[in-house]
Amino acid sequence: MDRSNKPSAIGLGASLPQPTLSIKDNIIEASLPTGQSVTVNLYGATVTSWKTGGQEQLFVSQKAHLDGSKPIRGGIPLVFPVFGPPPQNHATSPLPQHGFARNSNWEFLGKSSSEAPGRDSNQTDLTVKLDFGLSHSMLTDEFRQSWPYEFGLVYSVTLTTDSLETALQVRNEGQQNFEFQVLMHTYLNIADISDIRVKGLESKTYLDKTLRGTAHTESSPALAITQETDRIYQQLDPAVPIVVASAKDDQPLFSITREALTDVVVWNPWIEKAKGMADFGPDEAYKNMICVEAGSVSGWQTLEAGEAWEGGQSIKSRL
Ligand SMILES: O=P(O)(O)OC[C@H]1O[C@H](O)[C@H](O)[C@@H](O)[C@@H]1O
Repeated sequence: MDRSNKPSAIGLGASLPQPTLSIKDNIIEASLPTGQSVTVNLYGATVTSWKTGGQEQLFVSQKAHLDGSKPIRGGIPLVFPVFGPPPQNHATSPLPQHGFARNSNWEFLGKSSSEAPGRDSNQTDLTVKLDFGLSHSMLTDEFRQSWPYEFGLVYSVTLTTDSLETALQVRNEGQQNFEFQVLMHTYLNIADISDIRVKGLESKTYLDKTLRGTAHTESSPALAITQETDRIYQQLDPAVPIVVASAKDDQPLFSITREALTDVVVWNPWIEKAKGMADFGPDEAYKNMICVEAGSVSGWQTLEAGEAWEGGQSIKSRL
């Protein structure tokens, strides 16, 4: 591939190798000519693999159910329209934990490719975007009755040479306002939990779900995970990256920026909780994952009839 010239829209464009797409059963996989790939399961529109530099960047439990019988334990399950156990006396009360998006069958809306400026200004990088849709009419009868709002979701998964972007558009297609929460429950693949630090949280308020949801202020500029951790960090500036860095050399392994998502959940179940989850395995695999979950979960987004909302994250990997 000649990358020395910036291709004109038509001229060189035709000669550039194009992203490839494979669709098998309910699994969509796209690859870039430069080797990166992404896999999405239509069940939950769950991203189940992101490979770059020949390495898997996302953690998926070896015991994860991939047959649509249970939300997928790993990758990027999408949480909508409620985070955690639904509150009492709320429109989401009849729904299961984390809502219905991660356990519904989505449709594949199509692929689009584009050229973006490369890391080197003389280069052009290809990106591939996969779009997925879910609407009220596609839900199971049970979910439709539990949350009777006319909504439309478009979830876009974009693979670039050095990042994975996930973005959600929520549309209110009905006559009544509705409230929602949203979260991209990203399981990052790491070699050893004792070797990572989470940066970008210092001085931020968090609710500690392991301490009955009490509020605390983060004192550490580089958070080490040494026990069960389940915290909702709030009121973050989405443009400031949350960085998962190596404790050894301080080099970033992942860097996550967000749009319109001001909360970040940091979760690791640790050994006892890992053992207690039937779909988590092996037990010791809690050492190989850290969830850094970009979301809007502290309060509720209200969407008026006919309105739309959009939010997303961009994850850059060291590789
Ligand atoms: O077991 P799940 O329903 O997938 O939830 C897994 C985890 O999700 C989030 O990170 C929550 O903060 C945790 O409290 C929860 O345990």
